[in-house]
Amino acid sequence: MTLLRATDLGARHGLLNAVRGVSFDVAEGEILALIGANGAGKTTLLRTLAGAHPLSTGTIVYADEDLAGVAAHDRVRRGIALVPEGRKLFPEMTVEENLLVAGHRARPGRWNLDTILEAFPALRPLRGRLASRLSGGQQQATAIARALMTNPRLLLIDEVSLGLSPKAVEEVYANLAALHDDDATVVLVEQDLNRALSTAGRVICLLEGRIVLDAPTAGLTRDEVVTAYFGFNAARQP
Ligand SMILES: Nc1ncnc2c1ncn2[C@@H]1O[C@H](COP(=O)(O)OP(=O)(O)OP(=O)(O)O)[C@@H](O)[C@H]1O
Repeated sequence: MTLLRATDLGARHGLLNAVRGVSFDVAEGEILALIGANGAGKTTLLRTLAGAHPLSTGTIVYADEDLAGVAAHDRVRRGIALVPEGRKLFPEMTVEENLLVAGHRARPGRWNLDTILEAFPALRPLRGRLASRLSGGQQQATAIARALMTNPRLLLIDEVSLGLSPKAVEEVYANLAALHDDDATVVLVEQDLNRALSTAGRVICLLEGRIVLDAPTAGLTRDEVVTAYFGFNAARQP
């Protein structure tokens, strides 16, 4: 079943068209990776889905409802949660407080403080720690956990592994694998191509704001991905 349909999306930063004529579907239960070079428009696109950045063109239909005019906080209530670039935790609140604040906007569902701490056991001993005192990996785990507290149907995660140690990346992806087993629908932005291809069932590559590749990851060669990513066939350059 299609959970989200984006049609002809455009988004601007002033005069710059950061997202241009982008159309794609997200099926319920799928993990979709958004890839592309720096500045390709991934963050802007994710933010338009969450309602954190305005559309200049196009429509987003989610769960059979047009999201035009639906504010970001109302999208959270409808089940769209964003883990933003830079995580944006409340630094002077504890891990637990960061989670509970998000819980105020929660839809009914299986996620609450107890089930979250079961799913993210590494957070349990950190409950009372200020977010500003967490490592990058701990912050990312808290940010994902905070999004889950809203019981999302669609989880949007920006820059999953950026700035994390290899061990922290392993932990964050183990959490994502557990979510997938739980039938969550996830759109993630990932700079690490190998990670993106091994985690997601489908990949969309953006180049200068446009989709240049939208394909299932199974059967996709690294060459095809790299060609889309850079906009030319690197292997064939002199
Ligand atoms: N706040 C802003 N003001 C002006 N231009 C912006 C702003 N944010 C992004 N841009 C520009 O919009 C384009 C798309 O940026 P965006 O952050 O969406 O890309 P991205 O693919 O997520 O890149 P990165 O991987 O570097 O985060 C880039 O050219 C960027 O310079």
